[in-house]
Amino acid sequence: MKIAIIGTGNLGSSIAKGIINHKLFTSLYLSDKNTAAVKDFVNEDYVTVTSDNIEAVKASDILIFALQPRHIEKVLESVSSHITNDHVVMSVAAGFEISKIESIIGSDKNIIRVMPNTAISIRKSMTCLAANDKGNGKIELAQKIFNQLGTTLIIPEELIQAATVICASGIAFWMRLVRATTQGAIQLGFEAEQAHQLATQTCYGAASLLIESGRHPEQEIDRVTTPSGCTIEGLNAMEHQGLSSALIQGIVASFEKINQIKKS
Ligand SMILES: NC(=O)C1=CN([C@@H]2O[C@H](COP(=O)(O)OP(=O)(O)OC[C@H]3O[C@@H](n4cnc5c(N)ncnc54)[C@H](OP(=O)(O)O)[C@@H]3O)[C@@H](O)[C@H]2O)C=CC1
Ligand SMILES: O=C(O)[C@@H]1CCC=N1
Repeated sequence: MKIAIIGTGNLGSSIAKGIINHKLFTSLYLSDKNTAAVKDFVNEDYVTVTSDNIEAVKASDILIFALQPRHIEKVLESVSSHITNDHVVMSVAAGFEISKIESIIGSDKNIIRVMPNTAISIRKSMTCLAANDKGNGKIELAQKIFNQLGTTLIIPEELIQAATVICASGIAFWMRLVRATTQGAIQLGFEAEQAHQLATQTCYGAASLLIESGRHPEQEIDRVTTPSGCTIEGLNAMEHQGLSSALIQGIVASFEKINQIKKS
């Protein structure tokens, strides 16, 4: 697979790291205005770091555009005449719809919207994918790549905005919950480093329990909450402060914002 990543900032460099670590390519072009974030990859076999987007497009079959929504339009315009029907064009740009991409590079092209998260760098991304009707089975190719970098789900494009909030922004939401737990643990007497370890490993254990058992969170909560015990006391105090409500409101606020980005 000849892959190009155009835009190697936070997400593009995370994808590059995952792809390189898993040797998922026969050639990999990393193209950015400023290649500082990927300078460590220059000595990798079959990796080319460049500032020439057109060179990257011409040398590759699979193009992953990892650009900010405010930059992607111009970049697509500048490489459009070099994109052929054999290319598979993937975009991770939040709020940038397939119809917009089609209007720039043509509706006869294979276009896939990909919504990973930064855990892709350690091959633990939850990645959602949606294709245009010219996808021609290429979505399976995209799924094959991103399955090596975590877990994937093919969804209708209408749900990509919601997936962005839950999975991509979701990394930040979960980080804040872990940080708050760490702060609580320090207040209870742990050193910061120990507090961080307790919080992250417990978070990892909770997620693993759900993934491996397939059980509902409330079933797991029932197994922890001793009647009149400390767990239910803590849970109820959190809910009196609006824990679930705050999370749901945050998710909805994030969704409203991404829909504004989509319109702008
Ligand atoms: N960060 C995340 O967790 C996620 C992000 N996304 C989406 O992914 C996209 C990228 O996000 P993120 O990686 O955070 O953004 P970054 O700004 O970190 O990365 C974008 C990169 O593209 C570069 N760039 C800008 N213009 C050009 C150009 N003409 N040619 C080549 N490179 C260029 C930027 O350079 P410079 O900085 O010099 O402008 C920057 O290095 C966004 O659309 C975002 O919505 C989706 C899911 C998760
Ligand atoms: O914050 C953002 O807008 C982008 C999209 C999801 C993650 N980062």
